[in-house]
Amino acid sequence: MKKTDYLKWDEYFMGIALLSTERSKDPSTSVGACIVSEDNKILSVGYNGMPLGCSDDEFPWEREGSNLDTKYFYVCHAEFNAILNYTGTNMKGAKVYTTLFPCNECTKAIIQKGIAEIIYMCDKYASTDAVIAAKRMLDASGVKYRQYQPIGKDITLSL
Ligand SMILES: Nc1ccn([C@H]2C[C@H](O)[C@@H](COP(=O)(O)O)O2)c(=O)n1
Ligand SMILES: [Zn+2]
Repeated sequence: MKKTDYLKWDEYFMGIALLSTERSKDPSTSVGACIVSEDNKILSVGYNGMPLGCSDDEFPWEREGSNLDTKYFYVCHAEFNAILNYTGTNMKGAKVYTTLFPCNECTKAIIQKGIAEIIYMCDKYASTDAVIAAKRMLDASGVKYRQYQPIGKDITLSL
C-alpha cells in the first residue's frame, strides 16, 4: 500500500517558498516565493534581496531613516524576483506561493504576467495601503488569493 503522509501540492510549494526565505539577508523580514504552472511544475523561485551588483554588505538593511539610508528603495521583493528569475515565456494561469502577501508593486507584475492565483502564508501588513491597494487590484482583475492552511507537519533538513 502507498504511503499516505506525502506532501500535498500546497505543502510542497509553500515548503519551497519557505526554504527560499533562508537565502534572504534581510534581518527583519525574509520572504520567499515559488511560481508554479497550472499543471504543478515549478517555474521559478525568489526571495527578497538586493539587485545584482548591489552588495548586500554595502546597501542598507535599516528600516528607519531617510529613503536613501533604508532598504525599501533598493530591495527586490521575493515575488518580483521570482517573476524576473523565470526564463520561460508564459506564466498564464500560474500560481504564486508566497510567505507574505504581495505588495501593490509586485501585484501589478503578478497581474500583468497572467498569474491566476496567489497562495500566501502571512498577511502581517494587511492594514497598510500597499496591501489594501494590492487586494483592490486583484479583486478588479479577477486574480484569486487565499491563505495557506498549515497542516502542522514539521520537516527537519539536516544540511
Ligand atoms: N510581499 C512582500 C513584502 C515585503 N517584502 C520584502 C521587502 C523587505 O525586504 C521586507 C519587509 O521588511 P520589513 O518592513 O518587514 O522590515 O520584505 C517582500 O519580499 N515581499
Ligand atoms: Zn512587493
